[in-house]
Amino acid sequence: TRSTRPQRLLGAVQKNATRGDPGSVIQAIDHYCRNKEWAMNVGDEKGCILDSVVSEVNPATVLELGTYCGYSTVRIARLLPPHAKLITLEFNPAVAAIARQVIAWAGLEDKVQLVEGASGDFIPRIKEQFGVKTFDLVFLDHWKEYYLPDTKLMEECGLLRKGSVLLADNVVCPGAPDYLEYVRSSPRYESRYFKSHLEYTKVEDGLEKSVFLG
Ligand SMILES: C[C@H](C[C@H]1O[C@@H](n2cnc3c(N)ncnc32)[C@H](O)[C@@H]1O)NC(=O)c1cc(-c2ccc(F)cc2)cc(O)c1O
Ligand SMILES: [Mg+2]
Repeated sequence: TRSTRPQRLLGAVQKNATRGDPGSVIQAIDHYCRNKEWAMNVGDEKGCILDSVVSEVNPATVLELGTYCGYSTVRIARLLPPHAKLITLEFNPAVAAIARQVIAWAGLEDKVQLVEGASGDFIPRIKEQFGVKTFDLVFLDHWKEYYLPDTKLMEECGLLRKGSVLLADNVVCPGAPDYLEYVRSSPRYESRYFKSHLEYTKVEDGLEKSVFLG
């Protein structure tokens, strides 16, 4: 049977990237998606904005919602200080299996905990199951209509502290209008839009960075 897009993306990593070299994994995926077959990674343009926010926050604890093939997981984990932890949630088991191999190829498995399941089920259990008190940075990149309910859930579960940073992908395309309205109008967030483009295209998209004020 025909391979899947995530399987072909992993093949490009194994063929073109050097084991243990996260930069070469990122380059191999971007080259494949720009020249062979589009895939819904955050990509190189928005990826540079992601890198700058990760470097600025210098987080000890990171939560990523929506791993997909692990491209943004590798981008984030490669910048983390030694002992920092990244928990990434992926709903689709077949996709999670590919992401594990991409993360391993980059040599970052010690910094990353990939959990299979739906964010709505896991967020309430993260504290006791993973021993995390609060997250310094959350990268939202899962189903766009879940951004708002999951943000409210993280607030209710006490997973955010004064200064926690939420960074949301795709706030323009495919869009997360209810989430944008919430973080931009709530007195509990200081929000800023980083204009960019949908990965590997000229279509407008961007990242919304929202600091939780407590
Ligand atoms: C949603 C996906 C990313 C992954 O998220 C996992 N997921 C879902 N819901 C949950 C959960 N509740 N918990 C954990 N994981 C979860 C899933 O299985 C996908 O693997 N991302 C997108 O759909 C996405 C789409 C586009 C896009 C833009 C223009 C187009 F014309 C077509 C597509 C661009 C992007 O940049 C995306 O990010
Ligand atoms: Mg995305």
